[in-house]
Amino acid sequence: MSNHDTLRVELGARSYDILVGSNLLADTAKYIAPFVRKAGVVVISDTVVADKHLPTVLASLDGANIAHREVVVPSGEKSKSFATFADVVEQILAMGIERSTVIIALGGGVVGDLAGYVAASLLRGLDFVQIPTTLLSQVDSSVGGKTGINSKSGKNLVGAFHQPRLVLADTAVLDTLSPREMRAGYAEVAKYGLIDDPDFFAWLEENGQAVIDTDGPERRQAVIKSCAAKARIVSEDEREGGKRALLNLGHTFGHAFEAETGYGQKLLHGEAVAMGMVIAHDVCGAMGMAPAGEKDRIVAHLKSVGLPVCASEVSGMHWDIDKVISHMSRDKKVRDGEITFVMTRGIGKAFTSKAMDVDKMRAAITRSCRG
Ligand SMILES: NC(=O)c1ccc[n+]([C@@H]2O[C@H](COP(=O)([O-])OP(=O)(O)OC[C@H]3O[C@@H](n4cnc5c(N)ncnc54)[C@H](O)[C@@H]3O)[C@@H](O)[C@H]2O)c1
Ligand SMILES: O=C(O)C(=O)C[C@@H](O)[C@H](O)[C@H](O)COP(=O)(O)O
Ligand SMILES: [Zn+2]
Repeated sequence: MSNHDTLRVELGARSYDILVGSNLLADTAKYIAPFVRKAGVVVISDTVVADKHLPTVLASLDGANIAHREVVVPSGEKSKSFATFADVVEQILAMGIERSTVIIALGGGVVGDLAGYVAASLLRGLDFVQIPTTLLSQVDSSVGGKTGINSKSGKNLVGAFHQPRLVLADTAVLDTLSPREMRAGYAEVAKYGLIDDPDFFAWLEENGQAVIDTDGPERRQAVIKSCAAKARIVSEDEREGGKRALLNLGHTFGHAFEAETGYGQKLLHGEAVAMGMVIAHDVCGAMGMAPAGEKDRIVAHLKSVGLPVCASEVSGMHWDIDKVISHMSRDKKVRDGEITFVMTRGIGKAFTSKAMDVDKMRAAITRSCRG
């Protein structure tokens, strides 16, 4: 019997599998073999992940005689930068690669986004495989082909759509992840319930803590459910012409908070998303779209697993509301000068609209920032 579940992202010629299971890393070579040629692979990882999990991957590649080279970047969001991108690209070109060289992203969303963009750019496009090692990357960033880096002007403003050939999600590697990073990733899990699956949100209210705590059936089910939801949306709308924007629930606000904090340890992406999702429900409640009380239910659940729900919880920040709002104007969902917001009629009822009440939005952002 197989030790993993397989999901499919249907994208015609660019379709690929997502494998979800426990202890898959030791068999990396077996899973990637169909995509690898004589030129071998370049594994891109970060310092923390390289220390904990790279030896397992390399032992598997050695066992199968797959030629490999490695590039290790500093851990953390700051590696999604022009400087690190240039450094990685130059290192790989100096190794001598060809178009059949495969890039392997071994790490969280930072490594996945960076390595994916490196793969999209080198020799105008190399195949790549995602081996996500954080909860966030297993449920979200490794799937769907959004790759890229941050700019001084904002989050993920430089990048490309480049789909991986395979996603290998080994839930056992999450046992070495810090509790704070697990919780941050959990925000993106909760997001799928809030977008269009109220039953999943209710299930998470019962099982969310188990998802975070143990490599057991609840964690596996949450990863599978999340990947299935993302795969379905990406298959319908690969390049965010419409429905895919729903995956941005909470992100217009969250990305503005991240930009204001300077992309450090002060505020993690998933934490910013948690705060942003609360603002979305707050403002839609104030606009009379979402039932009163739904925001409180979301806040209660996010708090129960230890996530921050207000920007005022970010230590050492005195938020300038005008600056937060000005970051939002660079959102990639701006069309003809107007932002398309992900709004909601309640849990599991997200939709996109430009009809935002800007005064109520400002009030909701202020409530979040001032506590
Ligand atoms: N492309 C997309 O669709 C998409 C979706 C969601 C988020 N993102 C991006 O993902 C990034 C956040 O990703 P993240 O939360 O995975 O952060 P991350 O990649 O920075 O990883 C978090 C931290 O955990 C460490 N780590 C990773 N795996 C570990 C493991 N198994 N054991 C111990 N430590 C481990 C890393 O070194 C890092 O310090 C953001 O830049 C966000 O914009 C992209
Ligand atoms: O895959 C998507 O589409 C998403 O929006 C997923 C988000 O969780 C993710 O943070 C993404 O990188 C944000 O996309 P962006 O286009 O707003 O940068
Ligand atoms: Zn996100």
